[in-house]
Amino acid sequence: AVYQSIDELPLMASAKEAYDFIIVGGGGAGATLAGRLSENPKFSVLLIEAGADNEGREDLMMPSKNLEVQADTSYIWNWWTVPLSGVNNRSIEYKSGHVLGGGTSINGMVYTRGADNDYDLWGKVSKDSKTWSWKGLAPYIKKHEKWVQPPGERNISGQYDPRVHGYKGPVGVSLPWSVPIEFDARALKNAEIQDEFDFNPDPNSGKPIGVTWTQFTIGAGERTSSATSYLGPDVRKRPNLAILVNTYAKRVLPTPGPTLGFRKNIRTVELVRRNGEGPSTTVTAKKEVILTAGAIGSAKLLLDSGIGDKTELEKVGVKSVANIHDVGKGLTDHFTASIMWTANGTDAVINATESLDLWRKERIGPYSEPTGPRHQILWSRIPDNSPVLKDYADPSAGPNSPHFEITLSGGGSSIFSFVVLLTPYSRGSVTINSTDPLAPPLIDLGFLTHPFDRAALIEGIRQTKRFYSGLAWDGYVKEFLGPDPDADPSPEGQEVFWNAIKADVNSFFHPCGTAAISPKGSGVGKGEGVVDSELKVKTVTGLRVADAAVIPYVPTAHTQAAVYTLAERAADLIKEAWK
Ligand SMILES: Cc1cc2nc3c(=O)[nH]c(=O)nc-3n(C[C@H](O)[C@H](O)[C@H](O)COP(=O)(O)OP(=O)(O)OC[C@H]3O[C@@H](n4cnc5c(N)ncnc54)[C@H](O)[C@@H]3O)c2cc1C
Repeated sequence: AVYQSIDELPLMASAKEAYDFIIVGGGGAGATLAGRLSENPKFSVLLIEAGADNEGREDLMMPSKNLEVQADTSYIWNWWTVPLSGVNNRSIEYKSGHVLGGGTSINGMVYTRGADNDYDLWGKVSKDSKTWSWKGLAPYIKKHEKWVQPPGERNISGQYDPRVHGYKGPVGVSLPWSVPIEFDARALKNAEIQDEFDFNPDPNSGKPIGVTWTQFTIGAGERTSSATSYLGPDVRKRPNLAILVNTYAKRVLPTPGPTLGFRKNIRTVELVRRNGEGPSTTVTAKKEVILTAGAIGSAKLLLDSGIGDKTELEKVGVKSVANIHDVGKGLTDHFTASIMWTANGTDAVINATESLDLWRKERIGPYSEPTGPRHQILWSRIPDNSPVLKDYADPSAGPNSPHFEITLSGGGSSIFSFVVLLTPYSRGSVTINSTDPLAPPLIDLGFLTHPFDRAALIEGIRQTKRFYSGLAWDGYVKEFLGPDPDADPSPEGQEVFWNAIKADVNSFFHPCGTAAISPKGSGVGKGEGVVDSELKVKTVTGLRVADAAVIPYVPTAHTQAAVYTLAERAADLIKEAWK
């Protein structure tokens, strides 16, 4: 059942130790884990989410509302980054889902898994390639997915590879409703005739490089989130699953009772109403607490609980519970720069009333797909002979991992591309500066602080310029509006270019790496990670982290597919451990 506040949780007194598993954070990973663990009727599961229930909210179901829900402060955390030194000390609004389903309830729905090399790197980092590798994870990559036809008449033959998809999972994935337009045909033609670029029939085969059609987590014209797919009506009826919304987990606490040697047993969670009002209360898991509050939220929760670098925490006044240096360190995210051209297309006009009617009646039409780039994506690498790869060691996980995502979006009088560096060297951090768990985290994304990232971005913009200068665009693409790194090579000209970039750089909101996975038995010092290869927090017992925080390097993709995969894998690890 779903409980709207702590006070509603039945028999609160006896509920205190009633649950085998307490999952903190009902986002991409948390909802997946709650759904999977409660499949076993012998396990009792409590899922705690700070935001509201997703049920019955049309704006969360209608794909075209993506940008609106990302701007709605009832669905996102009110987080801002610290002034970012690499982008002229701008603070960026750091969007993150604050509703059941977390990011998956409000995100752009782009469905990309990334490269096989990305997942193999998790295996190398954790020294457990059997569990954490493209091959090891293959069943879980397919397990979460339910590939479906897009709503409407679009003929998708040749626009995806049926062999690489899952058909039996809960998360609906499809190509969008709209049929290809002239812009798309020219992009394909260009990939055909330009040597540098190729068409790739499916970005999700583990080898994403090329021009690909964009797939979305949209099933039958509606957004699918971890909440709609793993916490559907039948799951909500399970007697062994309690979903507690509007409730904030302040800390995890050491739990009295038997311990494993000197290890502290962390199975208790301190809760308060989301608005911070009313008394705090505690619940204790019989088996484990699993943190899935997201890469920012889980790191913050650990730090607020005294799990992190002892010296830094004591400076803030937080008593150390476990001295693990890397908590909150290693934050990696994708930054975007946007560039534009004028073009000769004709802008399509969407009739709002008709579209709404169509979507409400049949779940088709323009409102059945996201607002924003939704045509194709060019995934590309820095050419091997580029000076950038001579000056810096290649940060990518391997030859199948693209360095760039370049969104291809046009059709009207302008062409717009996000150039996204998928393999940044720059890293940031999540820290706290208060003993109050309700205070916001300090988020430093580290964008553009490494010289590789700046050099690579120029390379990415040049590559996009080459793409749009191909013969297939003759008579269609008009003028490049920049920002253009080649417009003026003088120091003043370069300053103008960089100022334009720095004023615009934003995030794709793919934070990872703040509680990174590491080998079993490894230490707790700098660069040694936070969880072991079974996702257990080092040096304590009873506590795991199982969300984007543990992913050591941000995948060369939008991150929800990796999170679903990770959470599916984690669910089986946990089921196995307690069978
Ligand atoms: C604006 C935006 C657009 C995006 N677009 C895409 C896209 O198009 N494609 C894609 O693949 N990925 C996209 N992503 C990223 C994707 O949504 C995330 O990678 C994914 O949701 C991460 O899953 P998670 O479980 O790690 O964290 P989340 O999904 O963020 O879940 C964490 C949950 O924990 C809750 N929580 C946090 N702290 C507490 C606490 N103390 N107590 C209780 N609950 C707490 C949060 O409210 C949230 O529900 C986007 C993200 C954002 C924010």
